[in-house]
Amino acid sequence: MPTAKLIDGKAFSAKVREGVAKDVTALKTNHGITPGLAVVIVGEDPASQVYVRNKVKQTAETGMNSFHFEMPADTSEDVLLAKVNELNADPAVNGILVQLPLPKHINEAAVIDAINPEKDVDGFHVINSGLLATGGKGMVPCTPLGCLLMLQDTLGDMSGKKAIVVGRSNIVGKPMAQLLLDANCTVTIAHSRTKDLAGEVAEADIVVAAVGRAEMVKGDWIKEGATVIDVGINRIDAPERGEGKSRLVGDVEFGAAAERAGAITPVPGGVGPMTIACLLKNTVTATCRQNNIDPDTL
Ligand SMILES: Nc1nc2c(c(=O)[nH]1)N[C@@H](CN(C=O)c1ccc(C(=O)N[C@@H](CCC(=O)O)C(=O)O)cc1)CN2
Repeated sequence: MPTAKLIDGKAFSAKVREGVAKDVTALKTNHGITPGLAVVIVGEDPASQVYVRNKVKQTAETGMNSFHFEMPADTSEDVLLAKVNELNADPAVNGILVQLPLPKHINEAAVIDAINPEKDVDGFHVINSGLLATGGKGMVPCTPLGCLLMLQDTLGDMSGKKAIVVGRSNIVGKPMAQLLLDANCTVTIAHSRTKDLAGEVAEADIVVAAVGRAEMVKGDWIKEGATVIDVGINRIDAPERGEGKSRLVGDVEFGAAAERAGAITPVPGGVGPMTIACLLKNTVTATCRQNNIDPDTL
């Protein structure tokens, strides 16, 4: 029997989006500014197309201007860089997001680093990762920011808690560890070469799984009462649902983990929706900073 409280990312993200919509109205009414978010997708990866469609729709729903650019899979790096530069120079665009992954022939780092850091609402630019690492005021990557908001809502003050981040990617694992450190947690970053991963996870009050491998974190590793945030979105075969059917699972073995955890995010309906809500929140933050407006006084 699952005993953990379910952390409902779908409901929470709706609240975040409501707050964003209010801020957008205030920016329009009090400052005559309509924030604009440009989303660029290269190629036809089906999952990316779904995420981009949702980003474009939800941007418009908050009252922001939404600019959407679809480029073919054989777009050259130079053409993509020219598009980024065009958006950097466009005053109607406050936030720029290039959907990842990019086709193999394009250097992702070069594209990310071409984005004006002030418009980098993904928070992936090296200037923004540097600011996060040194306690500065940069843009914070959307998925880790969403995880942090859910953790704060669930736990309040996290000072002194032991946290483990399983996964060390630049876009989730590393910034997540930084945010937990800033929240005064004692943080372990685990990865594929970590010895005794089960033992490390078992010590943690907070587990953030972002390793990209279906149900790799086993339920019986989880400490009784721990808070578990599952970033993974893995599609696996589900023959029990019929021939050729599949289903989504996270990086955590949900059923068994929910019997031990105090609170846990589901997949789907956990971290995923918060990623998009935080993108919209970051676009408002970027707009305010570009116009010297304190977002707390909107
Ligand atoms: N430029 C970026 N590219 C990518 C990012 C990113 O933050 N910036 N993150 C991921 C994909 N992503 C957003 O782009 C994303 C992933 C998942 C969800 C989501 O809502 N997932 C649903 C399930 C959806 C499904 O059925 O497949 C859920 O978890 O409930 C939103 C955004 C990689 N690329």
